[in-house]
Amino acid sequence: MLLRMFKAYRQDDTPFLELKMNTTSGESDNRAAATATATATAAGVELTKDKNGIPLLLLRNNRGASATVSLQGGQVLSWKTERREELLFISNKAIFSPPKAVRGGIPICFPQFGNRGTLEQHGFARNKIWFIEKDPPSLAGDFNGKVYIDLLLKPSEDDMKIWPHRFEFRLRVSLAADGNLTLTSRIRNVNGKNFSFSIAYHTYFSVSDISEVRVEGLETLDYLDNLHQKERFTEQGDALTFESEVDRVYLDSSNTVAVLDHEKKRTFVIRKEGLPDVVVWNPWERKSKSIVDLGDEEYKQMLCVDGAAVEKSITLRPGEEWTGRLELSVLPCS
Ligand SMILES: O=P(O)(O)OC[C@H]1O[C@@H](O)[C@H](O)[C@@H](O)[C@@H]1O
Repeated sequence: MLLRMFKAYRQDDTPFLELKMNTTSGESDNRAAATATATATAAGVELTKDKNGIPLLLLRNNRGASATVSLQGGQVLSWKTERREELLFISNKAIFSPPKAVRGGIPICFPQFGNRGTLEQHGFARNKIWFIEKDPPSLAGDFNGKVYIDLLLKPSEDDMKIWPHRFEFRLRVSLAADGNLTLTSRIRNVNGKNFSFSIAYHTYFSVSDISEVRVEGLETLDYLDNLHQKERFTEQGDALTFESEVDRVYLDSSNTVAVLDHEKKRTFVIRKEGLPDVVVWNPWERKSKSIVDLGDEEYKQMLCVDGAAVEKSITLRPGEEWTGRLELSVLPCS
C-alpha cells in the first residue's frame, strides 16, 4: 500500500488542503480504489468522499453556488446555482462503481472520442483516478476571486501498453463569483515523439423537457451524423430542436453556443476556446432502454452539448502543450 501526500494552495500560496491518499494497488494502477483524509480545508474548497471512498472536492463561492468534482475521472458531478438549483443531469440509475464513469455531470473523453479509434469508447481518462496537483505550473487567465482546484492525470504503465504516449493532463475546475463554471485543460507531450488526441467535455445539461429545448449557434454548420455512419450533412438555418435521437458532431462552430430551456426559463451559454467542434447527443426513447445506467424516461431531462475537438485530432510535438477551455454560465430567459 502506498501513502501519498498532496497539498493544494490558495492564490496567496498558503496551503489550504492536505491530502493523504492510500492507493490499494500502487501508483501504476490508476484503477486503484482511493481513500483520502483532509487534514486541512480552506474557505471555498471542502473534501468529502463518495460511497466508494473516492475523494470529492466541493467548490463553493461566497454566494453559495457550488460544484463537485470527483477524483474518479476528474469528472464534475454537480454544478449548482446560489439558489441550490442543480444545472447538470445525473441519472437516478447512475452507477457509482469505479472505474466506470458516472452517467451525467461532465465526463472527459480523452484521448479518443466515441469509437473513432482503437481505445475503449471515449478513451480512458474518464475511468482513471486523477490526483490533486500540489503545485501546478502557472496558468494564464484571471482566477482572482475564483475558487478552483487543479487535477492531474498521467498515464500508468498499463495505460502506456494501450496508448504508448507519455502525457500530462492538467485540469483546473474553477467557480467564479457569478457562479460560472470553467474547465481549463492543459495537455502536454512529455514523450520523445508526436502524438495526436481527441477530446470532449461530455456535458449533461439538466433540462425541463427535451421537447421544449433548442440549441442556438449551430445553424448552417456541417455535422457528422453518428446515426448515419458519420456521414456529413449541413444543418438548416433554424435553431436545433429535438423530436428523436440525435448523435452528431457539429464542425468548426463559433465559440459560443446556447441551450435554451423555455419551461425552466433559463439559458445555458457555452463558451469555448481551442475546441472547434460541438457534440450534441440525446439517446431518446429506444436507445435509453438499452443503457443500463439511464432510466427509460430520463432522456427527457438531459441534453449533452459538448465542447470538443473531434474531427481534426490535435497533434503535439515533444514538449508541446495544448490548452482548451470551456466556460458554462446560466442566464434567466423569458
Ligand atoms: O455511454 P457512453 O459511453 O457514455 O456514451 C454515450 C454517448 O456519448 C455520445 O457523445 C456519443 O456520440 C454517443 O454515440 C454515445 O452513445
